[in-house]
Amino acid sequence: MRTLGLEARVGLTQGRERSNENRRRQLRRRKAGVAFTMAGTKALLTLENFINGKFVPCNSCLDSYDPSTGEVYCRVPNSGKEEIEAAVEAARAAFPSWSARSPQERSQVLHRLADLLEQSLEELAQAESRDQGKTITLARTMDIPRSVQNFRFFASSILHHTSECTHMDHLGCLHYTVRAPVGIAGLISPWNLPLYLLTWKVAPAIAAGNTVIAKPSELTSVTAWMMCKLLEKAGVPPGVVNIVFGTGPRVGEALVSHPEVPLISFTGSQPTAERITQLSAPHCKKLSLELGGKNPAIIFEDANLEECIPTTVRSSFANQGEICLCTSRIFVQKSIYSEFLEKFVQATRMWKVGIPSDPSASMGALISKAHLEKVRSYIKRARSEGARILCGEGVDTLSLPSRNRAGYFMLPTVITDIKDESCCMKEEIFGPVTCVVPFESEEEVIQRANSVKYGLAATVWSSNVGRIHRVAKKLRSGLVWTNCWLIRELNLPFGGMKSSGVGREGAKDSYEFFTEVKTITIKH
Ligand SMILES: NC(=O)C1=CN([C@@H]2O[C@H](COP(=O)(O)OP(=O)(O)OC[C@H]3O[C@@H](n4cnc5c(N)ncnc54)[C@H](O)[C@@H]3O)[C@@H](O)[C@H]2O)C=CC1
Ligand SMILES: N/C(=C\C=C\C(=O)O)C(=O)O
Repeated sequence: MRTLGLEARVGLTQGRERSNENRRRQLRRRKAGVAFTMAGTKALLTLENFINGKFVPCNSCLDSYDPSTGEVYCRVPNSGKEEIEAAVEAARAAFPSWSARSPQERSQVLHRLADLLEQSLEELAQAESRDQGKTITLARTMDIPRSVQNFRFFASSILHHTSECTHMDHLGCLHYTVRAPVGIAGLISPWNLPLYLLTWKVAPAIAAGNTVIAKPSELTSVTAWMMCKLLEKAGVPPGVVNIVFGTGPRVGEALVSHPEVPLISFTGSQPTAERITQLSAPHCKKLSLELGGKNPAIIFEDANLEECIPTTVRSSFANQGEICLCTSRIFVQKSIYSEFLEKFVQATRMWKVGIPSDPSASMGALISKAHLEKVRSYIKRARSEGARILCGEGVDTLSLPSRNRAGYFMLPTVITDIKDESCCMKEEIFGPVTCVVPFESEEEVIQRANSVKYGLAATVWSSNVGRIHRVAKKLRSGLVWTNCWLIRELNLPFGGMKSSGVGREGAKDSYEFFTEVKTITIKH
């Protein structure tokens, strides 16, 4: 079996620009006292675009950093319009035959791809952990298994969709619907769950018969590139899946504004979603926008704290808090507030920050230096507003091996004594920071939970089943977990309301998004 080893495709870049850049970098390292041998010029992993079933080098590249060391370790294509044009040509050419295949034939290809991804699980998990900064354990147990499941799930669901039919016997008419693939699907995915969210878009798109042009985040491009090496063996024809790497403004916007790409599925930030909406508007493109959240956990006095506290620590800090579904506001009924706070802080301090390769670590490094500084700025702001930082940033000490001191690490941080009007209670921080505040009544907490512009996810903790149903129905969010978190039912709609996005993803929802429906009337 062909290995997926990253070293197998180590590319040493040779250009004049690289040698000058290497010299500059070695000089910086020497000044930083880092031993660096001239002969041992660090071999950088160099990715290539995947267009029309082939790897295509790009004449301009971006540095990609290992979040656990802060060092460049990979070069990512800095693609532009030219590469998008080539991908559109390939996707256009592949569409007729791929869309003409039966759902059964396409399903078999997706199952083979799932099998190949599963066989490479460890290599993919190692790569994802190094690229994104997440722990190897999370990559092994969540990211890559869900990527495999995404293909398996849509390989099955594509076989079970039904159409609609009505009769007008008095007019001798029969009406029925048919669905057909849209064409070339533009897919833009974020850096927090790289392969997990890329495959959550690729799988339903190609299952429905579309061809795709995908642009992963430039911060985390490696596992998408590794998946490309499996496509031919899985039986994915050239041009069906094209992956073009690069930045949002340069290559992302070229994809979004291309007239032959009638559909964009995007996951990421609200500001970028606004930009995508503007650029796609002239072409009336179909948009699916899965954005961020400011997700509340509501903990009533009759909650089972033995279950609630570990789950709420996980929902606050999993993946360094870099999941759109993470909890970042915790409302605790006043009668149990002190008890909860003491136990929650104690449990948070047990949430181990470590180097991503440490299997016992609960949390790794944040995605980038800029993101780390952005997250830290919220804590500074909270402190300036008079809030209390109970643990984490600025309270506890973080100890790391010397080679990781420049990594983007911080401790899980709990803030209290903070006002609802604070930016820490209103804005998506997207890091390991959560705020804990008390509430008195059910009516009060529902109003406060709903008072932000986001409406993605919520958790409700109570042993009163009537209250659970009542509160869940009143929360303005697309997802409500009660007495649990992140138990995912892929069959049902996934997505947010308000500023958390437009549209839903799931078995039926993704199928309807990636197809166009037609109503046919037969007069007999
Ligand atoms: N899943 C989520 O809800 C996510 C939310 N975020 C939020 O967004 C903030 C910024 O993170 P970013 O990585 O900058 O998110 P982003 O929304 O800018 O990036 C997400 C994807 O969109 C692409 N993109 C960026 N600008 C684009 C443009 N003008 N046209 C087309 N594509 C574009 C990026 O290259 C990436 O592939 C985070 O701090 C977090 O608050 C970020 C990632 C995931
Ligand atoms: N969209 C995100 C997570 C989706 C999770 C799922 O589909 O299970 C995100 O974190 O951005």
